[in-house]
Amino acid sequence: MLKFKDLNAFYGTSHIIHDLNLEIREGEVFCIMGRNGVGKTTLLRSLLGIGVQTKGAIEFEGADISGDLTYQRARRGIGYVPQGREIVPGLSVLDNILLGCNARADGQTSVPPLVWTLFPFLKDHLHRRGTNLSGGQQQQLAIARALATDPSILVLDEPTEGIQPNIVEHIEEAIVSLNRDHGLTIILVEQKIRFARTAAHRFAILEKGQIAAAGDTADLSNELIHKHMGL
Ligand SMILES: Nc1ncnc2c1ncn2[C@@H]1O[C@H](COP(=O)(O)OP(=O)(O)OP(=O)(O)O)[C@@H](O)[C@H]1O
Repeated sequence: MLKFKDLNAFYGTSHIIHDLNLEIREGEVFCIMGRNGVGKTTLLRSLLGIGVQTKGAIEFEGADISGDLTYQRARRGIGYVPQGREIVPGLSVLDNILLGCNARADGQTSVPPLVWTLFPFLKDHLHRRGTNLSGGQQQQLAIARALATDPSILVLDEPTEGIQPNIVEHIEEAIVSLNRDHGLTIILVEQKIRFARTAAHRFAILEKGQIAAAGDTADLSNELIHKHMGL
């Protein structure tokens, strides 16, 4: 479904991702792991075409999208939940979700029912400012906004980082359900080993912008985690 081929990524002269090759298969949850600063977010930003220069190919459903603008990648079906959520200040909850609808290729402007199924509480807050929600609710709103683009792949960057514990469980359940019950392919940057093991089918651990280890989640041993993540 998605292939990174000899991907290199740069911020100006800083070379962050080095000759990375990786394939994400349709229907799986793929977890990207690694210590702070190894390039996990940069890899996601390369996929979305946000603020990073790349060399090499990014093939999505057979087409090289590495020259596409971000909105074109969204229209192709790549949904993104960025680190820090990036809820638009000043916009209501509903308008934040509608931003996602506007990115759809099919011109549909209605919110997919799945959004309300997964996060029914949002209906009670539609006209509040998105940034007035709690951190955990904002994260759910960010996932809702990405789902409103009707993605075929959902990309989440540390979705439960800094979220209050009672909401973490809801978010984790929603992510698992999106894959298990709705067949969505998911790329997850995740530092929490427990959730990575629960949710992911396969994983890759990055070190210095390269893949240091990869495989089925069943092979994600404590030794590998200790060696490459220092945990
Ligand atoms: N906009 C930027 N300009 C220059 N360098 C950057 C920029 N964003 C990130 N970097 C650098 O790129 C490297 C990789 O950062 P990145 O955020 O991709 O790592 P990460 O693995 O996602 O880390 P974390 O777990 O802390 O989010 C780091 O050295 C970081 O300082």
